[in-house]
Amino acid sequence: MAQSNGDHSSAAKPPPTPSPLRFSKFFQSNMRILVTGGAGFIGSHLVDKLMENEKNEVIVADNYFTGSKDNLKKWIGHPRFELIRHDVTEPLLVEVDQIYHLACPASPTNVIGTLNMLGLAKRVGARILLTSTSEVYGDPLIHPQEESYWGNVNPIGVRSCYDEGKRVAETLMFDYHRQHGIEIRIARIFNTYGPRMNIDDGRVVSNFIAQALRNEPLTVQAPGTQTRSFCYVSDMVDGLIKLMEGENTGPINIGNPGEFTMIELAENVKELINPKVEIKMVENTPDDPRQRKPDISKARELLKWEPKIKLKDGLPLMEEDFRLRLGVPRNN
Ligand SMILES: NC(=O)c1ccc[n+]([C@@H]2O[C@H](COP(=O)([O-])OP(=O)(O)OC[C@H]3O[C@@H](n4cnc5c(N)ncnc54)[C@H](O)[C@@H]3O)[C@@H](O)[C@H]2O)c1
Ligand SMILES: O=C(O)[C@H]1O[C@H](OP(=O)(O)OP(=O)(O)OC[C@H]2O[C@@H](n3ccc(=O)[nH]c3=O)[C@H](O)[C@@H]2O)[C@H](O)[C@@H](O)[C@@H]1O
Repeated sequence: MAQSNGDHSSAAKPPPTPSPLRFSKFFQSNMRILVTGGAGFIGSHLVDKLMENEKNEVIVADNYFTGSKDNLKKWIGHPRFELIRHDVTEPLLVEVDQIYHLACPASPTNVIGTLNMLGLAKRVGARILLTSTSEVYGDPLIHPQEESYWGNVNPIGVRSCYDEGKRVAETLMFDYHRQHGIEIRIARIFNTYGPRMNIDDGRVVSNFIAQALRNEPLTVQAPGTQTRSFCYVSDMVDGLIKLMEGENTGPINIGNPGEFTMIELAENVKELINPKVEIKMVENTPDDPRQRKPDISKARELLKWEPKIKLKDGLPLMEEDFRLRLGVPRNN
């Protein structure tokens, strides 16, 4: 059954007041920021943005499971930057003021890694932001999805390890907030695309662009009428930073409400990159959400944030990066 009643995130009773010592850190000249998963796609763009501020010191913890040092090469050796090879399923002890917790493959890491990062936040009094996902809404029965919707997730399906892992991660964040007064922020990220995406990890935008450049058929998974809303990575990073810096715990949807069917996306990519390429219908995986579009009223109102880059403007920026990495120059 679909629920879209009230805001369940804020309990009637306010959480305990955090230690007054936490304010002392804001008088220091530097903000020490930990980014877990900072060698990945969104994480490395976030690091680029955070490093632009000379008052920030950035520590990345990543086990390079899907990320790469290459994404951070311009910062390696910089005095305000540190890169640690670390698996977040193991505890980490570092002195920081903020934690952007992105590290996560589609596995139980969500739970153990989040627990460890919450332990760290509690120990050092840091504010922690979790990159949750629109997958917490599962195959949604309301459209567009607003944050008060509890979702429609199959707990034993092939995707549920990821979806339920993130749902538990959100639960842990709120439990630590209520019980220990930890300052938390939860972003529900909707499909994000842009330069540095893994070329072969199977996500739809990277698949279609790589296929078009390699002159291979664009594989639309049936029925092709399922929808997604695609957010360009620089918009995403701006939203995450606004959430971290603001006063709202969330969860807040961060995504671009422009909604496309997979057939429309394939046609867009074909027209942009390779008008001769074929579009082929292939089998889908079970439990694929049929529709997905964020209601971003909360982000607009509370964060004064909305995405700026439309899909038709973002795709060419990603095309450039993929051409370089795949070695397919424009005049071919
Ligand atoms: N890209 C999207 O469309 C999207 C949508 C919703 C949510 N998210 C969330 O945003 C975050 C970043 O996603 P991304 O697209 O940049 O993915 P990514 O795979 O590029 O980045 C994840 C990073 O985490 C690292 N990592 C994985 N397991 C780790 C572990 N145990 N210890 C330390 N590091 C580990 C990887 O090496 C990688 O660098 C993830 O939490 C993901 O669930 C992404
Ligand atoms: O934004 C999110 O919350 C989630 O988005 C994605 O999950 P999903 O939406 O399924 O993204 P894709 O795997 O890129 O698939 C999107 C759609 O494209 C379709 N698709 C995928 C690949 C392909 O080659 N062809 C194709 O038609 C899929 O069937 C699906 O309907 C990511 O994989 C998750 O990490 C993330 O949390």
